Amino acid sequence: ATFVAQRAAAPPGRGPGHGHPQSAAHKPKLGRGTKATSASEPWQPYGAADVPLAEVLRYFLWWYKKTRQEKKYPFIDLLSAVPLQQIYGCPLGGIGGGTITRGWRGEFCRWQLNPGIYHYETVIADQFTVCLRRKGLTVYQQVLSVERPRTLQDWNWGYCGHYAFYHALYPRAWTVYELPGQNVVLTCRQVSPVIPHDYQDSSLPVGVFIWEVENGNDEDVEVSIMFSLQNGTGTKEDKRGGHWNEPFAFEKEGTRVAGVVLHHCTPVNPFSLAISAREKAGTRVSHFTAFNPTGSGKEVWQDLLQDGQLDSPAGESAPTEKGEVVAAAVCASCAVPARGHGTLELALAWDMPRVHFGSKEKLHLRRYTRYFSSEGDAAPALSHYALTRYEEWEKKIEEWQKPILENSQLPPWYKSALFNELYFLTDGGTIWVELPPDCCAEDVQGPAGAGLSQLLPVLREYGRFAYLEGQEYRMYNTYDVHFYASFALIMLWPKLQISLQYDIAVTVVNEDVQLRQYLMGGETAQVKLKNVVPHDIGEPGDEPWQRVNAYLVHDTANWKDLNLKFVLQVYRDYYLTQDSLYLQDMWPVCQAVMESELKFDKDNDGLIENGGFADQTYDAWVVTGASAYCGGLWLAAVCMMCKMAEVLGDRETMQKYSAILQKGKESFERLLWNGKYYNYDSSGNVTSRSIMSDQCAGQWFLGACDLDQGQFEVFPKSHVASALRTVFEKNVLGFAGGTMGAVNGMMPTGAADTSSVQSKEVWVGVVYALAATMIQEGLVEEGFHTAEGCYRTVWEKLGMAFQTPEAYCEKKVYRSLAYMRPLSIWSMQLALERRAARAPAPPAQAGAPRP
Ligand SMILES: C[C@H](CCC(=O)O)[C@H]1CC[C@H]2[C@@H]3CC[C@@H]4C[C@H](O[C@@H]5O[C@H](CO)[C@@H](O)[C@H](O)[C@H]5O)CC[C@]4(C)[C@H]3CC[C@]12C
Repeated sequence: ATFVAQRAAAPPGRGPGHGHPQSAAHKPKLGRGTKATSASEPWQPYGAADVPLAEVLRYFLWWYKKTRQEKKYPFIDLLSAVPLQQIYGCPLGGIGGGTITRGWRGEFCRWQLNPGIYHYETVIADQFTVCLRRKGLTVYQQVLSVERPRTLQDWNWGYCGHYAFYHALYPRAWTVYELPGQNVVLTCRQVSPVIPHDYQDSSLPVGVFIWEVENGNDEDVEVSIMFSLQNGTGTKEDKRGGHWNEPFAFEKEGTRVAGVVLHHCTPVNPFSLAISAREKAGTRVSHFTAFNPTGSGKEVWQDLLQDGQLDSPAGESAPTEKGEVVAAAVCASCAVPARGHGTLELALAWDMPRVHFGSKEKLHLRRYTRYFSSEGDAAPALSHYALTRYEEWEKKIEEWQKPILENSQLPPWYKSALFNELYFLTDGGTIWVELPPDCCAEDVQGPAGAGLSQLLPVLREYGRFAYLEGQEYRMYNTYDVHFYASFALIMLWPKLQISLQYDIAVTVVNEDVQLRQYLMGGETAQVKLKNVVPHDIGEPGDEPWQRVNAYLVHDTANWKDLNLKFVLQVYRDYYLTQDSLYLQDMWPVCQAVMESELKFDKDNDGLIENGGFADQTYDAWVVTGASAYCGGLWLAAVCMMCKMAEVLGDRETMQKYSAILQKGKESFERLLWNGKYYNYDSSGNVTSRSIMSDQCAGQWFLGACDLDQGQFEVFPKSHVASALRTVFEKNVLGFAGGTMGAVNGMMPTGAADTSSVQSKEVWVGVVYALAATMIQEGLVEEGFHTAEGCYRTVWEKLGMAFQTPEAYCEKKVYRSLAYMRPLSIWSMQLALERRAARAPAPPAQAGAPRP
């Protein structure tokens, strides 16, 4: 252990420029995981058992019909939550082409090739194996895995985890192996093409593994790295028969890449995988086309042992029989001089260019087919591209991350959180597809015709993007939650946020007249009304974009936050991008949804009222009358309507909303301000005075758009500061010893608000948004303290790396692993950048150049 600790003190990347401050990374030792359980405190997912029987009945009946009769995936499966496994590391792959997650122990363990559908299975044959040879003899051959499986028993398993260390800083990860007794150090650097503002390479379904070898001996050593992979993802489909493998070599612009393509021939969404390595002077690439991964593995092991290379037969393998599984291996070898250094470059590509969702109605072409073949034969070209471009990708990743990593004023945990939480943009069941070339305006706009001038140009140029609310909550672009997460998109891939907004705008003007029963309360209503923002754009088990509102817990036409969140995002996006055409296009849509929202101001006091049910993102927390959350969002949206009207020169609308704002501000203060903070709601119920951690959500967006002072001040600055201080004192410091972030609701007495499932939860994404608001308001230390609690709880205490949940309670219960909302941490970064830009330049030192 001490040895590993010593190794941890050194930067893991040995090649120039590829190290990173290890303190910023997520870094467990192999073989020793963080534990979320202790004898007294097992952590459990929130599930059907947590809901009173009377309440869960309607859900159960719906679930039974869906899963047992229709044989479909439910959008949320409360009866079989994904079990918590504290194993995940940095996922592989760019945006929207599918993802393959590796664990921090190196295993290939989480698969999302069919869009939005996850399969959690470690495929044991998927491994890296090292072979060392000295003076023509193999002296060491080891699978770089701590496992000791029942299959492939002729392989040398059980690598001692104390001799390895894992670091992750998304989209890269490093594993350092100090080969025991060999005086050789291997560092595997895993790189995925996730590059801000890049809309081409960021779409590629590839990952590269760069193996740096350091030979600490006084004699040369020959090093081989073998990469073995099963044909499939560990599902029963792997045994369906008809799969086959073929070796390939792809040469272009003087670089040759060789490997094996594994053809996975399923009736729906067939795909191929490719394992490969780059040939160069001194590096030899060999392969093993097909072996049985359920057997002893002797043939492969012995082949490698013999000379550090694989046999490399020509020709394809026979298709598998039903019940048979097949795997392949590729091997890269080089000689590393005494006290010298060598590099081997391997890659994994997967190619599922044409996809169907569950309904199988429409064929979708993934974004990367714009640059590579859509015929299912692109894996060799993708491999070549990845192996010849990764250096460029890394340069761009470093340029992007460096200023943040090198900022000594930022704590290391924040750097890890900021970059590592980004995993969800790719590993959120993400799909990025092309608009079909023959697609006409009618196809995209729906029957109502949205009249958006830039709709087709934007979607044609940047495609359509969707990501799930959570790996367990299978709804695409859940809008009340995306509101929080959207900061990551607008700051890093703004065109994807713009494209997503166009998709939402189209759905606003359209309707779905079908009737259905809702789970909460059991009322029947239309699926989608005109002029309201949908909850989501559909589910992967059906036909997203085509049929929206997969969520049927509530009729969200009556939700108070969705329309407002559209307006707030439109102005925020415009403010950050200065895209006037976007603003012009969105303006009529904003007017329509605000008009529709006005009906919720029943008493005409300039402020909307909640309806006495859970009619907003806290969908199990009832709100009645004026409320801090929705009332605050409303005033912020009204303020932004005024600002947009001003920019667009629409005097009439400007006057209309200015008048509402005046009235509404007065009502908000009168009905909700209690001298210290804004009350949860104005109902006068027992929990009316609950202190809601998210009470300043409107101010959060206003501040992010610099609309929080002077003529645009909506909430008095002193009230905002007092509310945030109260939240910090009560919801943060007064909860779990101040170490777990902010509880959603706290009673002024100092006891958590247990009136609903969600008031007693901590929502990680809300906490990051709250921290951003605190930073915007100058409560910087408080902001960092608040956010740190969540990071430490999720990534360190609960071992939920790369699966940050939506929520956890103080004890025992968490909810919805791998969730969208925590991407809101990027709003902290925006707030920090704003502060830095506003800060006066430090006084110049004598002789030092002025910045
Ligand atoms: C069906 C039950 C009530 C029946 C009745 O009253 O007759 C429901 C009671 C509690 C519900 C569960 C509450 C937690 C989950 C909420 C989730 O919604 C998504 O979550 C986000 C909040 O975390 C929200 O912002 C987002 O918009 C939503 O998509 C849906 C699953 C729940 C487990 C939910 C399921 C129904 C109840 C059991």
